[in-house]
Amino acid sequence: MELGLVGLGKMGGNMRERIRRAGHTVVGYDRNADLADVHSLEELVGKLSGSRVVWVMVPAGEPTQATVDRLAELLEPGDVVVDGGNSRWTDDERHAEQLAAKGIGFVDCGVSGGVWGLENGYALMYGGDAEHVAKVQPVFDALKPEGDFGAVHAGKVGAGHFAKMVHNGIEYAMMQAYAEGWELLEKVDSVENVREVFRSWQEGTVIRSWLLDLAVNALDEDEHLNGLRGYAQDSGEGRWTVEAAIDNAVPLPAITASLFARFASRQEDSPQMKMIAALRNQFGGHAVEKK
Ligand SMILES: NC(=O)c1ccc[n+]([C@@H]2O[C@H](COP(=O)([O-])OP(=O)(O)OC[C@H]3O[C@@H](n4cnc5c(N)ncnc54)[C@H](O)[C@@H]3O)[C@@H](O)[C@H]2O)c1
Ligand SMILES: O=C(O)[C@H](O)[C@@H](O)[C@H](O)[C@H](O)COP(=O)(O)O
Repeated sequence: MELGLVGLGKMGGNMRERIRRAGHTVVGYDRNADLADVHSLEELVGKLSGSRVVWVMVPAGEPTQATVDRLAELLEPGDVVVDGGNSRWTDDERHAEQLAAKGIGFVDCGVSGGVWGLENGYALMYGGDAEHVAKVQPVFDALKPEGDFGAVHAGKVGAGHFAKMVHNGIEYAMMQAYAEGWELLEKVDSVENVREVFRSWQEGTVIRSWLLDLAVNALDEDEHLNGLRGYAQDSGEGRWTVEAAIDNAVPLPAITASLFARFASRQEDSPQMKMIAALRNQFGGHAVEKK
């Protein structure tokens, strides 16, 4: 089939290659002309024949909204837009309604696998009407990992990004757990080779996982991570997971703590710990450290 693909960065660039390897035609547009096959969304739409499918793989928020707005003007009834970026699931219903007003279908798709997806395949979680999903199916088949799992029609519009959001919440908590265990192992003198402990855990243990494999890769590159600052950004999925937990009164202590640990990583000093120190000093005369 023919696919229009908007956004050819770390994800979209490799996805274009994987879909082409499966024998499909991909016309790619990126605002960075060095990456693109065509110079505009208009040209991209013009190059696709028949009932068109356009996959959007740009950053969530304004770039995705601007792309959906323009595609709503350019596409025709019967065409389908897929949002494969990490958009907030609450944006999906709005995009579906905006496009449906023009007779254009919409599918939201959470994509996992990062830069390894070209070779390993991309895990896909999608939401939308069955008739719209069916039009995208050959692309899903090309992108998904080999084997029985790795792709799911999770439900209605928004279900794909909701599932991906929860996946990322779990990702935060799992990474935090490995990181905490690693710090404790590094702290004690009795454990002399932390990296080899991590490596040994890759086989047979209850906690083996791809994230653990990646942790070993990172330790092979820099055994004590001395070259890195302890600073972690977030792109929104963890926050949205915690917000959804509050909306639904579902307790998520591990995921919430892992999100807050990232916030703490961005502080040079901790204002709240100054207050703790000041209060301990006030009520108990406990020593404080002065600047
Ligand atoms: N990197 C990952 O591991 C990963 C995994 C799953 C999902 N995602 C999501 O996929 C999307 C893309 O991520 P990425 O890692 O490839 O980002 P990236 O920054 O590497 O690439 C984004 C590309 O989009 C282009 N772009 C931005 N605005 C545009 C616009 N208005 N029109 C056309 N092109 C535009 C940029 O020039 C860039 O090439 C994001 O929503 C991201 O959250 C990323
Ligand atoms: O499943 C995946 O492939 C990752 O989760 C992917 O989506 C990406 O690396 C996250 O966007 C990072 O999210 P944070 O920036 O919030 O850590």
